[in-house]
Amino acid sequence: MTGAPSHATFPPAVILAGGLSSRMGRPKAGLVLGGRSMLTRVIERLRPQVAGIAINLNADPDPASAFGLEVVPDTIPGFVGPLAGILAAMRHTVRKSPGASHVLTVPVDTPLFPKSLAARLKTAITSGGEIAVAFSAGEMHPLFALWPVALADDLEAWIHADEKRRVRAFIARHESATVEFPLIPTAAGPLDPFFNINTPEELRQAEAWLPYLEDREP
Ligand SMILES: Nc1nc2c(ncn2[C@@H]2O[C@H](COP(=O)(O)OP(=O)(O)OP(=O)(O)O)[C@@H](O)[C@H]2O)c(=O)[nH]1
Ligand SMILES: [Mg+2]
Repeated sequence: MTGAPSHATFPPAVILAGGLSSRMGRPKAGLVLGGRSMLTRVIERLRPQVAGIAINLNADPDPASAFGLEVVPDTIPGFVGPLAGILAAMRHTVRKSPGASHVLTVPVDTPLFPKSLAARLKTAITSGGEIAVAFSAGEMHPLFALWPVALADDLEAWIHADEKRRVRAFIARHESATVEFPLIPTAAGPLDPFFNINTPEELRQAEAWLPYLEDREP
């Protein structure tokens, strides 16, 4: 048989949708962008790229915000940030996808990410222990990454030692590879596919880009 690679070779994915959403003032998953919720957009974009999708929410999540996806709650209490979601994603993958060496994470507030994200990150991994991270416009996007699930114990101990720790600092203490993604050329100028929506103003900006995007997204 020829054609697309088997689904089994795709990584499992966890959408990061925990956090306080304090700048937006309400949860970002349900925000509507171009007639579809941010979470719907992220799921639709992710589905062809991965073996399965779960969603990370904080502890005691409201299942209504999960859109029918399996919920992976934070195991560390409090809002310690996205590292808690990444840890939950690793633990979930070990339990549910025993053959998977890595899990892909994607934040719910960045819905225009590349359609080639998972495939390109995967090509960057040359050893089982490596983290592959997306990069564009001179910036790393540490929540768009393939994480070796074997790092779960290390991550958990490291978070407990200092809950203010940053995702970038965790990446820096391990082997990693970055993958550069191009800006999207549009009639209104180049758009970063990792445009992050944290405020009502950024939601309006993203809405204004949509007519220029059509099917241009890589
Ligand atoms: N699991 C988990 N994820 C988090 C937490 N805080 C933030 N995130 C996720 O991390 C990503 C980046 O979060 P931010 O946009 O910086 O934070 P936010 O809480 O969504 O919004 P702000 O309160 O406005 O900073 C998003 O995908 C969030 O869902 C947390 O405490 N736990
Ligand atoms: Mg954000």
